[in-house]
Amino acid sequence: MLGELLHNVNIITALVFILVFMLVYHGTRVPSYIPPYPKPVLPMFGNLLYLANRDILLCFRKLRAQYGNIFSFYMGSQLVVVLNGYITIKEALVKYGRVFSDRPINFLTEELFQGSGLVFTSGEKWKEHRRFVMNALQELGFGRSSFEENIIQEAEELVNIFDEQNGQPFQIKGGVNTCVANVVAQIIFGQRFKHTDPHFREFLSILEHATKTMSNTSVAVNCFPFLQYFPGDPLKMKLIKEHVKKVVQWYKDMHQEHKSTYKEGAERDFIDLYITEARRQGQNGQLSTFTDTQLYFSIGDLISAGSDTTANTIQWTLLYFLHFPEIQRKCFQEIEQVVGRERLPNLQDKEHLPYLEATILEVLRLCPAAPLALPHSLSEDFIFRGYRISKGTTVLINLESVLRDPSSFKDPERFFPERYLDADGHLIKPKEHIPFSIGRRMCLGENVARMELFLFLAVLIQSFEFHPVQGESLPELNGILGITYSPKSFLIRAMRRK
Ligand code: HEM
Repeated sequence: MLGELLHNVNIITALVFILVFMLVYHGTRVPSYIPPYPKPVLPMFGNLLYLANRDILLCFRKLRAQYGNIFSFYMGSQLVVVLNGYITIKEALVKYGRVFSDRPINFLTEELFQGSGLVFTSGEKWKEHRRFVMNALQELGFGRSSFEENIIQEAEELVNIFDEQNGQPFQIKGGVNTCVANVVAQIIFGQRFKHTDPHFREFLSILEHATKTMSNTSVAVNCFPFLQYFPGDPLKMKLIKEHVKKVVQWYKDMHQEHKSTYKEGAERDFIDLYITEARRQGQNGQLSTFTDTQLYFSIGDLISAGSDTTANTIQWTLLYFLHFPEIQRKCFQEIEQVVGRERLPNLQDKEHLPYLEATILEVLRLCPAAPLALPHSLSEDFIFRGYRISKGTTVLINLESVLRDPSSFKDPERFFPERYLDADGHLIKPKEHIPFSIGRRMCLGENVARMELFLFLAVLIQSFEFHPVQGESLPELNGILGITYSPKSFLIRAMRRK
């Protein structure tokens, strides 16, 4: 009995000794010239236990208060640096943009995206494709008047969907997501899909599942990739791969269809422009990066980055209207005065609707679609503000720290569109208003997004007055931070204006 007890005590002592040794070893091994980080750093887990199940933005606020504008944490054994505040972020992304504009290479991006697409590539390949996509968006999107008509058509479709609810409580998410996805689909595939189209619905639902699964498991996948070999698919990698395979097959079919009807000089959409560029480079005998795989992952990136972000912002605006009916009323009054009720709003009205514009700016500030941007990484070892950061280190850009900084936005927690209007009612946008990020990696769909937000919201506000569900408490203004920042699901009533 006593022997067994002593034996158990010895094992426990040995385990405690090993743990203390690893903590001390890890603590001393960490170089002192990296940005400060919360302790303790546990072997294998790093600071994950500290961050797990907490509001990550709130944690970052606390860490910023403790350590200043540059701090770090360990995600497993990997160091992640977090940059805060406008001046620090601008210095990194603009002044040293050459160094800070890579994306991290990790298990998930390599395994799933095969180093292709726009969002997770770096270096020369990324530069070439980013340039190509920006030109394509200019040519097919905000550079074409038909693009405005396409958006208005989708906004009208959304009005029809809302009308079908007859003022009863409903969730707007599905309708908004489909209409917004259709805007990007028109740029890429040159066609809009009926909301009832079973293929389009299946495609959107797979995309949503894949994004949700990825956002739930991405940290575990990147920190502990060996878990993928455990039985039962704990990281859901098999499931995610199946999802990716299905959506890529959809893009492949579209590509094939395009090739059979393609006419050089009469490019209809993004896929056609891509075919032209791939052929041009092929004819020149260039070793081209315009491969089929690159096309499929670029399409995927445009749809993912261009749909949820804009759709969430529209949802957030209507959710804020439930809490701030007075602001909703002012937006409508402005539309009624400038546009009236006889015709639909268009882009020429934009400059005459500063209150609506200010409201959109305020929603983008308080509910930025990507409050931590997308992860950046360094293209070389670099000393930044006295800290040494190694090549390949993941850097998070805390846009939220800028957008809610009291030194740039007085009373930052307040929803207050008037902050963007001068004494004459003209719109003023502070330079710190950066929900689309800044520098070389900043959102390349910003112009498209701004057009969409304005037109969708102007048409919806002209048509409906939004109300909460009677007798129930107002839906929360706290959202969920996954790959994008989205509101928790909520019910709303859309009452047709008389
Ligand atoms: C409200 C709408 C949107 C917001 C707030 C938003 C915001 C952002 C942010 C913060 C980033 C990361 C920048 C960085 O890493 O520093 C980003 C990247 C990106 N966005 Fe958007 N975005 C929106 C809509 C769109 C749309 C409509 C498209 C396409 C049509 C788009 C395409 C992209 C792409 C492709 C990237 C990756 C750029 C790169 O890595 O070079 N976004 N966006």
